[in-house]
Amino acid sequence: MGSLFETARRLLSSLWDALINAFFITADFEDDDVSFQWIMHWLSEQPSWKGARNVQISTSNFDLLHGVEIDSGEDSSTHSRKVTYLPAVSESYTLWYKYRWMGVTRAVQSSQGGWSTRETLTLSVMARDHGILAKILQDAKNGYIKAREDKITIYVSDSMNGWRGLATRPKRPLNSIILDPGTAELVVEDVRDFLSSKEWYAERGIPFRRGYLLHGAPGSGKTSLIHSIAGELGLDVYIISLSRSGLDDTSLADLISDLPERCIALMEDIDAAFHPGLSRETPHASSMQTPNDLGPDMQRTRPQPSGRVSLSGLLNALDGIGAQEGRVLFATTNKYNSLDPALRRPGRMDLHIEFKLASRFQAEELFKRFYAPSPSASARGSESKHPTALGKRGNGHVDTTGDPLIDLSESQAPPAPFSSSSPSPSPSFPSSPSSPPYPSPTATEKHEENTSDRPASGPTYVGVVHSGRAPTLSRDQINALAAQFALAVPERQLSMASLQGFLMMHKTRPFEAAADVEAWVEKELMERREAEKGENEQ
Ligand SMILES: Nc1ncnc2c1ncn2[C@@H]1O[C@H](COP(=O)(O)OP(=O)(O)OP(=O)(O)O)[C@@H](O)[C@H]1O
Repeated sequence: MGSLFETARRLLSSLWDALINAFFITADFEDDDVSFQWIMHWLSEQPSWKGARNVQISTSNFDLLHGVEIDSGEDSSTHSRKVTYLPAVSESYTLWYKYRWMGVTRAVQSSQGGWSTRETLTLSVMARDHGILAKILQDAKNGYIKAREDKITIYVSDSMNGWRGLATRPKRPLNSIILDPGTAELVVEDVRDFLSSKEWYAERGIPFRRGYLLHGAPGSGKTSLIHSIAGELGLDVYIISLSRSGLDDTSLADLISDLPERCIALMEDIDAAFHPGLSRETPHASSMQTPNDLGPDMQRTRPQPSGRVSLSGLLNALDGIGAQEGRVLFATTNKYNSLDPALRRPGRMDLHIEFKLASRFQAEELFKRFYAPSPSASARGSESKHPTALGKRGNGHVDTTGDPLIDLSESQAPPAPFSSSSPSPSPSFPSSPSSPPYPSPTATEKHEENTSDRPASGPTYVGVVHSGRAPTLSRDQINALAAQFALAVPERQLSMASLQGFLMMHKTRPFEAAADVEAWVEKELMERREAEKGENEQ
Protein backbone atom coordinates (compact mmCIF):
# COMPACT_ATOMS: atom_id res chain seq x y z
CA MET A 1 0.00 0.00 0.00
CA GLY A 2 2.83 2.33 1.03
CA SER A 3 4.75 1.72 -2.19
CA LEU A 4 1.56 2.41 -4.18
CA PHE A 5 1.25 5.82 -2.53
CA GLU A 6 4.91 6.57 -3.12
CA THR A 7 4.61 5.64 -6.81
CA ALA A 8 1.51 7.82 -7.13
CA ARG A 9 3.30 10.73 -5.40
CA ARG A 10 6.29 10.47 -7.74
CA LEU A 11 4.02 10.26 -10.75
CA LEU A 12 2.13 13.38 -9.70
CA SER A 13 5.41 15.19 -9.01
CA SER A 14 6.80 14.32 -12.46
CA LEU A 15 3.50 15.35 -14.05
CA TRP A 16 3.67 18.70 -12.23
CA ASP A 17 7.28 19.21 -13.36
CA ALA A 18 6.32 18.34 -16.93
CA LEU A 19 3.41 20.79 -16.73
CA ILE A 20 5.66 23.56 -15.39
CA ASN A 21 8.26 22.86 -18.09
CA ALA A 22 5.64 22.88 -20.81
CA PHE A 23 3.78 26.03 -19.82
CA PHE A 24 6.21 28.09 -17.73
CA ILE A 25 9.51 29.82 -18.34
CA THR A 26 11.66 29.89 -15.21
CA ALA A 27 14.58 32.29 -14.70
CA ASP A 28 17.01 32.52 -11.78
CA PHE A 29 18.69 35.81 -10.84
CA GLU A 30 21.79 35.66 -8.65
CA ASP A 31 22.53 38.56 -6.33
CA ASP A 32 26.05 39.06 -7.71
CA ASP A 33 24.59 39.93 -11.09
CA VAL A 34 23.20 43.36 -11.84
CA SER A 35 20.02 41.77 -13.27
CA PHE A 36 19.11 40.83 -9.69
CA GLN A 37 18.86 44.55 -8.86
CA TRP A 38 16.84 45.22 -12.00
CA ILE A 39 14.31 42.56 -11.08
CA MET A 40 14.07 43.59 -7.42
CA HIS A 41 13.42 47.15 -8.53
CA TRP A 42 10.91 46.05 -11.14
CA LEU A 43 9.11 43.86 -8.62
CA SER A 44 8.72 46.73 -6.21
CA GLU A 45 7.01 48.71 -8.97
CA GLN A 46 4.43 46.06 -9.86
CA PRO A 47 0.90 47.07 -8.77
CA SER A 48 0.04 43.49 -7.77
CA TRP A 49 3.14 43.36 -5.55
CA LYS A 50 1.48 45.88 -3.24
CA GLY A 51 -0.96 43.14 -2.18
CA ALA A 52 1.80 40.81 -0.94
CA ARG A 53 1.07 39.86 2.67
CA ASN A 54 4.37 38.53 3.98
CA VAL A 55 7.24 40.85 3.15
CA GLN A 56 10.72 41.71 4.37
CA ILE A 57 11.35 45.29 5.40
CA SER A 58 14.57 46.98 4.30
CA THR A 59 15.80 50.44 5.26
CA SER A 60 19.09 50.03 3.43
CA ASN A 61 19.59 53.11 1.28
CA PHE A 62 21.67 51.23 -1.24
CA ASP A 63 18.71 49.84 -3.06
CA LEU A 64 16.66 52.01 -5.33
CA LEU A 65 13.52 50.03 -4.86
CA HIS A 66 10.32 51.93 -4.64
CA GLY A 67 9.74 52.22 -0.99
CA VAL A 68 7.38 53.91 1.38
CA GLU A 69 8.60 57.08 3.04
CA ILE A 70 8.05 56.90 6.76
CA ASP A 71 7.33 60.52 7.49
CA SER A 72 8.21 61.73 10.95
CA GLY A 73 6.47 65.03 10.26
CA GLU A 74 9.78 66.87 10.27
CA ASP A 75 12.26 67.79 7.59
CA SER A 76 12.24 64.76 5.35
CA SER A 77 15.84 65.19 4.29
CA THR A 78 17.05 64.60 7.80
CA HIS A 79 14.44 62.52 9.52
CA SER A 80 12.72 60.15 7.20
CA ARG A 81 14.13 56.93 5.90
CA LYS A 82 12.92 55.04 2.91
CA VAL A 83 11.41 51.72 3.82
CA THR A 84 11.22 49.07 1.15
CA TYR A 85 9.09 45.92 1.08
CA LEU A 86 11.12 43.04 -0.35
CA PRO A 87 10.05 39.47 -1.00
CA ALA A 88 10.59 37.50 2.22
CA VAL A 89 13.20 34.76 2.04
CA SER A 90 11.87 31.26 1.20
CA GLU A 91 8.39 32.61 0.51
CA SER A 92 6.58 32.06 -2.78
CA TYR A 93 4.43 34.82 -4.26
CA THR A 94 2.08 34.95 -7.18
CA LEU A 95 1.65 38.05 -9.29
CA TRP A 96 -0.13 39.03 -12.47
CA TYR A 97 1.88 40.64 -15.23
CA LYS A 98 0.18 41.56 -18.51
CA TYR A 99 -2.61 39.03 -17.77
CA ARG A 100 -0.07 36.30 -17.11
CA TRP A 101 0.38 34.41 -13.91
CA MET A 102 3.83 34.62 -12.40
CA GLY A 103 5.52 32.92 -9.43
CA VAL A 104 8.31 34.62 -7.44
CA THR A 105 10.60 32.95 -4.90
CA ARG A 106 13.58 34.43 -3.07
CA ALA A 107 16.08 31.96 -1.60
CA VAL A 108 19.25 32.44 0.44
CA GLN A 109 21.99 29.81 0.57
CA SER A 110 24.75 29.90 3.16
CA SER A 111 28.19 28.53 2.55
CA GLN A 112 31.55 28.44 4.30
CA GLY A 113 29.84 27.60 7.58
CA GLY A 114 27.45 30.55 7.34
CA TRP A 115 30.21 33.12 6.64
CA SER A 116 28.90 33.96 3.24
CA THR A 117 25.46 33.92 1.69
CA ARG A 118 24.17 33.98 -1.84
CA GLU A 119 20.68 35.05 -2.81
CA THR A 120 18.64 33.85 -5.74
CA LEU A 121 15.39 35.27 -7.05
CA THR A 122 13.39 32.87 -9.19
CA LEU A 123 10.66 34.02 -11.59
CA SER A 124 8.30 31.53 -13.25
CA VAL A 125 6.10 33.04 -15.95
CA MET A 126 3.31 31.28 -17.77
CA ALA A 127 4.59 31.48 -21.35
CA ARG A 128 5.62 29.21 -24.24
CA ASP A 129 8.73 31.14 -25.34
CA HIS A 130 11.33 33.59 -24.01
CA GLY A 131 9.62 36.67 -25.46
CA ILE A 132 7.85 37.63 -22.25
CA LEU A 133 11.01 37.14 -20.20
CA ALA A 134 12.93 39.42 -22.55
CA LYS A 135 10.17 42.01 -22.18
CA ILE A 136 10.32 41.81 -18.36
CA LEU A 137 14.10 42.13 -18.42
CA GLN A 138 13.96 45.13 -20.74
CA ASP A 139 11.31 46.85 -18.57
CA ALA A 140 13.26 46.02 -15.43
CA LYS A 141 16.52 47.35 -16.85
CA ASN A 142 14.94 50.57 -18.15
CA GLY A 143 13.16 51.23 -14.85
CA TYR A 144 16.34 50.62 -12.89
CA ILE A 145 18.41 52.92 -15.11
CA LYS A 146 15.78 55.66 -14.85
CA ALA A 147 15.71 55.37 -11.06
CA ARG A 148 19.45 55.92 -10.96
CA GLU A 149 19.65 58.80 -13.39
CA ASP A 150 21.11 61.20 -10.83
CA LYS A 151 23.16 58.65 -8.91
CA ILE A 152 26.19 56.44 -9.29
CA THR A 153 26.51 53.03 -7.73
CA ILE A 154 29.72 51.88 -6.14
CA TYR A 155 30.58 48.19 -6.10
CA VAL A 156 33.25 46.35 -4.13
CA SER A 157 34.33 42.73 -4.29
CA ASP A 158 33.04 40.51 -1.51
CA SER A 159 34.75 37.66 0.31
CA MET A 160 33.40 35.25 -2.34
CA ASN A 161 35.14 37.33 -5.04
CA GLY A 162 31.86 38.47 -6.51
CA TRP A 163 30.75 42.10 -6.97
CA ARG A 164 28.48 43.57 -4.31
CA GLY A 165 26.75 46.97 -4.41
CA LEU A 166 28.21 49.09 -1.62
CA ALA A 167 26.40 52.41 -1.96
CA THR A 168 24.64 54.78 -4.29
CA ARG A 169 25.96 58.32 -4.33
CA PRO A 170 24.54 61.49 -5.82
CA LYS A 171 26.48 62.63 -8.85
CA ARG A 172 29.16 65.25 -8.19
CA PRO A 173 29.09 68.05 -10.74
CA LEU A 174 32.25 68.22 -12.81
CA ASN A 175 32.61 71.94 -12.19
CA SER A 176 32.96 71.30 -8.46
CA ILE A 177 36.40 69.82 -9.13
CA ILE A 178 38.75 72.73 -9.56
CA LEU A 179 41.80 71.81 -11.59
CA ASP A 180 44.03 73.63 -14.00
CA PRO A 181 41.83 74.90 -16.84
CA GLY A 182 40.87 72.17 -19.30
CA THR A 183 42.13 69.18 -17.27
CA ALA A 184 38.77 67.78 -16.13
CA GLU A 185 37.26 68.35 -19.58
CA LEU A 186 40.20 66.61 -21.24
CA VAL A 187 39.68 63.45 -19.21
CA VAL A 188 35.91 63.34 -19.42
CA GLU A 189 35.93 63.89 -23.18
CA ASP A 190 38.61 61.24 -23.62
CA VAL A 191 36.51 58.66 -21.77
CA ARG A 192 33.39 59.68 -23.67
CA ASP A 193 35.16 59.39 -27.01
CA PHE A 194 36.66 56.02 -26.07
CA LEU A 195 33.27 54.59 -25.11
CA SER A 196 31.82 55.58 -28.45
CA SER A 197 34.67 54.00 -30.44
CA LYS A 198 33.91 50.30 -30.08
CA GLU A 199 33.82 49.71 -33.82
CA TRP A 200 37.12 51.48 -34.41
CA TYR A 201 38.82 49.07 -32.01
CA ALA A 202 37.02 46.03 -33.47
CA GLU A 203 38.00 46.93 -37.04
CA ARG A 204 41.65 47.09 -36.07
CA GLY A 205 41.61 44.11 -33.73
CA ILE A 206 42.76 46.24 -30.81
CA PRO A 207 41.39 45.29 -27.37
CA PHE A 208 38.64 47.74 -26.50
CA ARG A 209 40.05 48.91 -23.18
CA ARG A 210 41.54 52.12 -21.85
CA GLY A 211 43.47 52.93 -18.70
CA TYR A 212 43.97 56.28 -16.97
CA LEU A 213 46.66 56.90 -14.40
CA LEU A 214 45.95 59.88 -12.15
CA HIS A 215 49.06 60.68 -10.18
CA GLY A 216 50.38 63.39 -7.95
CA ALA A 217 49.80 65.12 -4.65
CA PRO A 218 47.40 63.63 -2.13
CA GLY A 219 44.19 65.59 -1.64
CA SER A 220 44.37 67.15 -5.09
CA GLY A 221 41.10 65.77 -6.46
CA LYS A 222 42.02 62.46 -8.15
CA THR A 223 39.29 60.37 -6.54
CA SER A 224 36.78 63.21 -6.71
CA LEU A 225 37.36 63.58 -10.46
CA ILE A 226 36.79 59.87 -11.07
CA HIS A 227 33.48 59.94 -9.19
CA SER A 228 32.45 63.00 -11.08
CA ILE A 229 33.28 61.42 -14.46
CA ALA A 230 31.28 58.33 -13.47
CA GLY A 231 28.27 60.56 -12.83
CA GLU A 232 28.77 62.60 -15.99
CA LEU A 233 28.92 59.49 -18.20
CA GLY A 234 26.42 57.35 -16.26
CA LEU A 235 28.98 54.67 -15.35
CA ASP A 236 29.10 52.64 -12.15
CA VAL A 237 32.35 52.43 -10.20
CA TYR A 238 33.86 49.04 -9.33
CA ILE A 239 36.54 49.40 -6.68
CA ILE A 240 39.32 46.84 -6.91
CA SER A 241 41.24 46.79 -3.67
CA LEU A 242 44.45 44.95 -4.50
CA SER A 243 45.35 44.60 -0.85
CA ARG A 244 42.08 42.96 0.20
CA SER A 245 42.80 39.82 2.15
CA GLY A 246 41.84 36.71 0.22
CA LEU A 247 42.47 38.29 -3.18
CA ASP A 248 45.04 36.43 -5.25
CA ASP A 249 46.04 36.41 -8.92
CA THR A 250 43.30 33.97 -9.92
CA SER A 251 40.48 35.72 -8.11
CA LEU A 252 41.67 39.11 -9.42
CA ALA A 253 41.48 37.80 -12.99
CA ASP A 254 37.98 36.44 -12.26
CA LEU A 255 36.86 39.76 -10.80
CA ILE A 256 38.13 41.73 -13.76
CA SER A 257 36.53 39.39 -16.26
CA ASP A 258 33.26 39.72 -14.33
CA LEU A 259 33.13 43.49 -14.79
CA PRO A 260 30.19 44.70 -16.86
CA GLU A 261 30.92 46.02 -20.31
CA ARG A 262 30.57 49.74 -19.55
CA CYS A 263 31.92 50.70 -16.18
CA ILE A 264 34.79 52.33 -14.35
CA ALA A 265 37.18 49.97 -12.59
CA LEU A 266 39.03 51.88 -9.90
CA MET A 267 42.33 50.89 -8.30
CA GLU A 268 43.30 53.46 -5.69
CA ASP A 269 46.82 53.95 -4.39
CA ILE A 270 48.20 51.39 -6.79
CA ASP A 271 51.71 52.23 -5.53
CA ALA A 272 50.79 50.88 -2.12
CA ALA A 273 50.42 47.46 -3.69
CA PHE A 274 53.50 47.39 -5.93
CA HIS A 275 56.84 49.07 -6.21
CA PRO A 276 59.96 48.16 -8.18
CA GLY A 277 61.81 46.77 -5.18
CA LEU A 278 59.68 43.69 -5.45
CA SER A 279 60.04 40.95 -7.99
CA ARG A 280 57.20 40.50 -10.41
CA GLU A 281 56.58 37.02 -9.07
CA THR A 282 56.66 37.96 -5.40
CA PRO A 283 53.47 38.73 -3.54
CA HIS A 284 53.79 42.37 -2.48
CA ALA A 285 54.46 43.67 0.97
CA SER A 286 54.11 47.42 0.74
CA SER A 287 54.34 47.83 4.51
CA MET A 288 58.02 48.32 3.68
CA GLN A 289 57.12 51.64 2.13
CA THR A 290 57.30 54.91 4.01
CA PRO A 291 55.48 57.99 2.82
CA ASN A 292 58.66 60.04 3.04
CA ASP A 293 58.88 61.93 -0.19
CA LEU A 294 56.02 64.26 0.57
CA GLY A 295 55.47 67.10 3.00
CA PRO A 296 53.73 66.43 6.32
CA ASP A 297 50.35 67.64 5.17
CA MET A 298 50.62 65.15 2.36
CA GLN A 299 51.70 62.14 4.32
CA ARG A 300 49.21 59.46 5.05
CA THR A 301 48.98 56.12 6.67
CA ARG A 302 49.09 53.46 4.04
CA PRO A 303 46.83 50.48 4.45
CA GLN A 304 48.87 47.42 5.23
CA PRO A 305 48.24 45.10 2.33
CA SER A 306 47.33 41.57 3.20
CA GLY A 307 46.37 40.39 -0.27
CA ARG A 308 48.38 37.97 -2.37
CA VAL A 309 48.31 39.60 -5.78
CA SER A 310 51.60 39.69 -7.65
CA LEU A 311 52.49 42.32 -10.23
CA SER A 312 52.50 39.74 -13.01
CA GLY A 313 49.06 38.62 -11.79
CA LEU A 314 47.79 42.18 -12.11
CA LEU A 315 49.34 42.67 -15.56
CA ASN A 316 47.79 39.43 -16.78
CA ALA A 317 44.42 40.34 -15.31
CA LEU A 318 44.51 43.74 -17.03
CA ASP A 319 45.23 42.49 -20.51
CA GLY A 320 44.69 38.74 -20.42
CA ILE A 321 41.98 37.10 -22.53
CA GLY A 322 39.53 37.30 -19.65
CA ALA A 323 39.94 41.07 -19.26
CA GLN A 324 36.61 42.72 -19.94
CA GLU A 325 36.14 44.62 -23.20
CA GLY A 326 34.89 48.18 -22.94
CA ARG A 327 36.08 48.76 -19.44
CA VAL A 328 37.67 51.99 -18.34
CA LEU A 329 40.36 51.56 -15.72
CA PHE A 330 41.33 54.40 -13.42
CA ALA A 331 44.33 53.95 -11.16
CA THR A 332 45.57 56.55 -8.70
CA THR A 333 48.97 56.95 -7.12
CA ASN A 334 50.92 59.50 -5.13
CA LYS A 335 54.23 57.91 -6.22
CA TYR A 336 54.34 57.85 -9.97
CA ASN A 337 58.03 57.05 -10.21
CA SER A 338 57.80 54.04 -7.96
CA LEU A 339 55.40 52.25 -10.30
CA ASP A 340 56.79 49.46 -12.42
CA PRO A 341 57.16 50.76 -16.02
CA ALA A 342 55.27 47.70 -17.24
CA LEU A 343 52.21 48.89 -15.35
CA ARG A 344 52.47 52.42 -16.72
CA ARG A 345 52.93 51.53 -20.35
CA PRO A 346 50.32 52.49 -22.98
CA GLY A 347 47.80 49.74 -23.46
CA ARG A 348 47.53 49.43 -19.72
CA MET A 349 47.64 53.09 -18.68
CA ASP A 350 47.05 55.11 -21.81
CA LEU A 351 46.67 58.58 -20.38
CA HIS A 352 48.73 59.82 -17.42
CA ILE A 353 47.41 62.96 -15.75
CA GLU A 354 49.41 64.80 -13.14
CA PHE A 355 47.62 66.43 -10.21
CA LYS A 356 49.63 69.16 -8.57
CA LEU A 357 49.29 71.03 -5.31
CA ALA A 358 46.94 73.99 -5.42
CA SER A 359 47.71 76.94 -7.67
CA ARG A 360 46.51 80.46 -6.83
CA PHE A 361 43.87 80.08 -9.53
CA GLN A 362 42.53 76.94 -7.85
CA ALA A 363 42.60 78.56 -4.39
CA GLU A 364 40.60 81.50 -5.70
CA GLU A 365 38.02 79.32 -7.43
CA LEU A 366 37.69 77.12 -4.36
CA PHE A 367 36.98 80.16 -2.21
CA LYS A 368 34.35 81.42 -4.65
CA ARG A 369 32.57 78.08 -4.78
CA PHE A 370 32.77 77.66 -1.05
CA TYR A 371 31.02 80.91 -0.14
CA ALA A 372 28.72 81.22 -3.13
CA PRO A 373 25.12 81.06 -1.87
CA SER A 374 23.52 77.81 -2.96
CA PRO A 375 20.48 78.25 -5.22
CA SER A 376 18.26 76.55 -2.64
CA ALA A 377 19.47 78.89 0.09
CA SER A 378 18.81 81.92 -2.11
CA ALA A 379 15.32 80.61 -2.83
CA ARG A 380 14.68 80.09 0.88
CA GLY A 381 16.00 83.56 1.58
CA SER A 382 13.73 85.20 -0.97
CA GLU A 383 10.74 83.24 0.33
CA SER A 384 11.42 84.26 3.92
CA LYS A 385 8.24 84.95 5.83
CA HIS A 386 9.97 87.74 7.74
CA PRO A 387 11.87 89.68 5.13
CA THR A 388 14.34 92.18 6.40
CA ALA A 389 14.29 95.76 5.24
CA LEU A 390 15.71 96.22 1.75
CA GLY A 391 19.48 96.19 1.81
CA LYS A 392 19.67 95.38 5.51
CA ARG A 393 20.73 91.99 6.82
CA GLY A 394 18.92 90.25 9.56
CA ASN A 395 22.08 90.37 11.60
CA GLY A 396 22.42 94.09 11.20
CA HIS A 397 24.71 94.11 8.16
CA VAL A 398 23.94 96.51 5.38
CA ASP A 399 24.18 95.24 1.85
CA THR A 400 25.12 97.82 -0.73
CA THR A 401 24.63 95.74 -3.83
CA GLY A 402 20.96 94.88 -3.84
CA ASP A 403 21.72 91.17 -4.20
CA PRO A 404 19.23 88.78 -2.59
CA LEU A 405 19.97 88.31 1.06
CA ILE A 406 19.34 85.55 3.52
CA ASP A 407 17.91 86.57 6.85
CA LEU A 408 20.38 85.34 9.42
CA SER A 409 18.49 86.64 12.38
CA GLU A 410 15.89 83.91 12.24
CA SER A 411 16.21 80.17 12.45
CA GLN A 412 19.60 79.90 10.79
CA ALA A 413 21.80 81.33 13.50
CA PRO A 414 21.72 79.05 16.53
CA PRO A 415 21.50 80.65 19.95
CA ALA A 416 24.96 81.35 21.27
CA PRO A 417 25.84 78.85 23.95
CA PHE A 418 28.62 81.11 25.18
CA SER A 419 29.67 84.71 24.70
CA SER A 420 31.76 85.62 21.71
CA SER A 421 35.02 87.49 21.75
CA SER A 422 35.05 90.77 19.85
CA PRO A 423 36.39 90.11 16.37
CA SER A 424 39.11 92.22 14.93
CA PRO A 425 38.21 94.12 11.77
CA SER A 426 39.85 93.07 8.57
CA PRO A 427 42.39 95.77 7.78
CA SER A 428 43.46 94.32 4.47
CA PHE A 429 40.00 93.71 3.01
CA PRO A 430 40.06 95.64 -0.24
CA SER A 431 36.36 96.33 -0.69
CA SER A 432 34.57 99.65 -0.37
CA PRO A 433 34.16 101.30 3.03
CA SER A 434 30.47 100.53 2.90
CA SER A 435 31.07 96.80 2.79
CA PRO A 436 29.57 94.96 5.73
CA PRO A 437 31.45 94.99 8.99
CA TYR A 438 33.23 91.83 9.98
CA PRO A 439 30.57 89.32 10.96
CA SER A 440 30.82 88.18 14.53
CA PRO A 441 31.97 84.61 14.74
CA THR A 442 29.08 82.64 16.04
CA ALA A 443 29.52 80.48 19.05
CA THR A 444 29.34 77.53 16.74
CA GLU A 445 32.82 78.24 15.44
CA LYS A 446 34.58 78.45 18.75
CA HIS A 447 37.24 75.99 19.56
CA GLU A 448 37.84 74.16 22.75
CA GLU A 449 41.01 76.11 23.47
CA ASN A 450 38.93 79.30 23.87
CA THR A 451 37.45 78.32 27.15
CA SER A 452 37.99 81.52 29.13
CA ASP A 453 34.78 83.25 28.12
CA ARG A 454 32.59 80.17 28.11
CA PRO A 455 29.92 79.71 30.80
CA ALA A 456 30.50 76.64 32.91
CA SER A 457 27.34 75.01 31.56
CA GLY A 458 28.25 75.43 27.85
CA PRO A 459 28.98 72.42 25.67
CA THR A 460 32.60 71.36 25.23
CA TYR A 461 33.69 70.63 21.68
CA VAL A 462 36.42 71.10 19.12
CA GLY A 463 35.70 72.11 15.53
CA VAL A 464 32.89 73.89 13.76
CA VAL A 465 29.23 73.16 14.40
CA HIS A 466 27.53 72.60 11.08
CA SER A 467 24.35 74.61 11.65
CA GLY A 468 26.09 77.97 11.33
CA ARG A 469 25.48 79.91 8.09
CA ALA A 470 27.76 82.32 6.29
CA PRO A 471 26.41 85.78 5.53
CA THR A 472 25.23 86.13 1.96
CA LEU A 473 27.78 88.10 0.02
CA SER A 474 27.41 89.82 -3.29
CA ARG A 475 29.39 88.46 -6.22
CA ASP A 476 31.75 91.45 -6.05
CA GLN A 477 32.41 90.85 -2.38
CA ILE A 478 33.12 87.17 -2.93
CA ASN A 479 35.44 87.95 -5.83
CA ALA A 480 37.37 90.51 -3.80
CA LEU A 481 37.71 88.17 -0.82
CA ALA A 482 38.68 85.27 -3.09
CA ALA A 483 41.43 87.38 -4.67
CA GLN A 484 42.70 88.36 -1.23
CA PHE A 485 42.62 84.72 -0.14
CA ALA A 486 44.46 83.47 -3.23
CA LEU A 487 47.15 86.12 -2.89
CA ALA A 488 48.16 84.66 0.46
CA VAL A 489 48.29 81.06 -0.82
CA PRO A 490 51.72 80.23 -2.23
CA GLU A 491 51.78 78.52 -5.63
CA ARG A 492 51.79 74.69 -5.47
CA GLN A 493 52.63 74.33 -1.80
CA LEU A 494 49.37 73.19 -0.20
CA SER A 495 46.83 70.64 -1.27
CA MET A 496 43.28 71.53 -2.25
CA ALA A 497 42.06 69.23 0.50
CA SER A 498 43.99 71.23 3.12
CA LEU A 499 42.62 74.54 1.74
CA GLN A 500 39.14 73.06 1.86
CA GLY A 501 39.81 72.03 5.47
CA PHE A 502 40.84 75.62 6.30
CA LEU A 503 37.67 77.01 4.73
CA MET A 504 35.59 74.49 6.65
CA MET A 505 37.07 75.94 9.83
CA HIS A 506 35.75 79.31 8.66
CA LYS A 507 32.50 78.03 7.29
CA THR A 508 30.49 81.04 8.45
CA ARG A 509 33.29 83.62 8.34
CA PRO A 510 34.47 84.42 4.82
CA PHE A 511 36.02 87.71 5.94
CA GLU A 512 38.12 86.00 8.58
CA ALA A 513 39.05 83.23 6.15
CA ALA A 514 40.53 85.81 3.79
CA ALA A 515 42.23 87.70 6.58
CA ASP A 516 43.61 84.73 8.51
CA VAL A 517 44.83 82.60 5.66
CA GLU A 518 48.26 84.19 5.53
CA ALA A 519 49.05 83.32 9.16
CA TRP A 520 47.63 79.85 8.70
CA VAL A 521 49.76 79.20 5.59
CA GLU A 522 52.86 80.33 7.44
CA LYS A 523 52.08 77.98 10.33
CA GLU A 524 51.39 75.06 7.97
CA LEU A 525 54.64 75.55 6.09
CA MET A 526 56.64 75.98 9.27
CA GLU A 527 55.19 72.76 10.71
CA ARG A 528 56.07 70.98 7.51
CA ARG A 529 59.65 72.25 7.58
CA GLU A 530 60.04 71.14 11.19
CA ALA A 531 58.65 67.71 10.44
CA GLU A 532 61.05 67.35 7.50
CA LYS A 533 63.96 68.48 9.68
CA GLY A 534 62.98 65.92 12.31
CA GLU A 535 62.89 63.19 9.70
CA ASN A 536 66.30 64.14 8.30
CA GLU A 537 67.83 64.06 11.77
CA GLN A 538 66.59 60.55 12.44
N1 LIG B 1 40.83 69.99 -7.23
C1 LIG B 1 39.89 69.95 -6.29
N2 LIG B 1 38.75 70.64 -6.43
C2 LIG B 1 37.79 70.61 -5.48
N3 LIG B 1 37.90 69.92 -4.34
C3 LIG B 1 39.02 69.20 -4.15
C4 LIG B 1 40.07 69.19 -5.11
N4 LIG B 1 41.05 68.40 -4.65
C5 LIG B 1 40.64 67.92 -3.48
N5 LIG B 1 39.43 68.39 -3.16
C6 LIG B 1 38.66 68.06 -1.97
O1 LIG B 1 39.56 67.42 -1.07
C7 LIG B 1 39.05 66.18 -0.61
C8 LIG B 1 39.97 65.04 -0.99
O2 LIG B 1 40.02 64.93 -2.40
P1 LIG B 1 40.33 63.58 -3.17
O3 LIG B 1 40.08 62.39 -2.29
O4 LIG B 1 39.62 63.62 -4.47
O5 LIG B 1 41.87 63.71 -3.38
P2 LIG B 1 42.89 62.63 -3.95
O6 LIG B 1 43.81 63.34 -4.88
O7 LIG B 1 42.17 61.45 -4.47
O8 LIG B 1 43.67 62.25 -2.62
P3 LIG B 1 44.50 60.92 -2.29
O9 LIG B 1 45.64 60.83 -3.24
O10 LIG B 1 44.94 61.21 -0.90
O11 LIG B 1 43.54 59.77 -2.40
C9 LIG B 1 37.66 66.06 -1.18
O12 LIG B 1 36.74 66.44 -0.18
C10 LIG B 1 37.59 67.04 -2.32
O13 LIG B 1 36.32 67.64 -2.38
